[in-house]
Amino acid sequence: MSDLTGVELAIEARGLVKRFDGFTAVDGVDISVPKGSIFGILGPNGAGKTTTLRMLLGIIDPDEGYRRVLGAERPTDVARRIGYLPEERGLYPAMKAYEAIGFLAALRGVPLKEGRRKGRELLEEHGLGYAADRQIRQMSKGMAQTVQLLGTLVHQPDLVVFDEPFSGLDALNQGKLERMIRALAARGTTVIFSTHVIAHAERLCDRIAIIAGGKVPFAGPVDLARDRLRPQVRLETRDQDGPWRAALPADARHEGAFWYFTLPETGVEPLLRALIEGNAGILSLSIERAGLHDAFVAIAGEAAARALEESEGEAR
Ligand SMILES: Nc1ncnc2c1ncn2[C@@H]1O[C@H](COP(=O)(O)OP(=O)(O)OP(=O)(O)O)[C@@H](O)[C@H]1O
Repeated sequence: MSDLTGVELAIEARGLVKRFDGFTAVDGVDISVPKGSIFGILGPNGAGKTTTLRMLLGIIDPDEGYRRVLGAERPTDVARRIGYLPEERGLYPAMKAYEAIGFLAALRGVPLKEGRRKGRELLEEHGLGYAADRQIRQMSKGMAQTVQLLGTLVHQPDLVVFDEPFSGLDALNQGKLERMIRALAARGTTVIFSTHVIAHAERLCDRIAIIAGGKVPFAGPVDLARDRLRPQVRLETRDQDGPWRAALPADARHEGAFWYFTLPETGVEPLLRALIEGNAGILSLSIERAGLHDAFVAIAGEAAARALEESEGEAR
């Protein structure tokens, strides 16, 4: 039984397929996003993230499959309840920051005057009050991006869709955005975003979909992805050799003062017993879940992991 039985979903997509001139960009994607959760679509450049998000938004229709967004089978019917930050950023350069937010609000049905007023409020709230009357063309790229982000939130959407929201932001603003995303989820807004940076998905998401070559080899809780790999042991001993060494798997690595190896299938107790009885003189021992990076390699394969690293490199 799925762990989502009985959970209210903001997005439910089954078997989404999108082809462009015979090329299959998205090849049977299933996605379930619980209401009020943070969901990440993680994959390298060209994996099909943007195409998937655009199908969820109703900007393009799938060739096959089905999606239900905020209860609607045609996502455009609920467009006013959705906030969307596209991958290509862009605001009118001549508009002032508060006007740009008002303009985006108007596109989602908020009266212009009210949107502009809210624009000033939001800018104030996010430490950009001093720049409310500054034209977009006079702003740094990161600042303009923050203004655009606020413009996706001004109508208080129930669902926000961010395409690569962290790219183009410096570390400080990335941190701010992470806090903003957590705050949105804390007040019940559903957030779905795409990224090719594992750390963002690992830190922020309740659930992820790993996408590579248009397919989703894993979708579910981040912890479940990490549990695909056995936990890792780090061991420090008093002596470097002794009968206890027989308790370590053959591929245990020795680096600095530590041994690193995968926790044997037999579990913690037999390992501890063998180490103690073998007189290891344990100085420290930690057992940790695999990180999402290793899980990604195990799930999507070495090639996809390399492509992901290249995507990260390009974005820097
Ligand atoms: N309108 C289009 N016409 C033709 N091919 C397209 C179109 N849109 C996307 N593709 C192709 O579909 C594949 C998936 O693209 P998509 O933009 O969804 O990937 P992505 O994971 O968002 O990657 P990126 O991070 O580089 O944007 C790519 O090979 C891309 O070239």
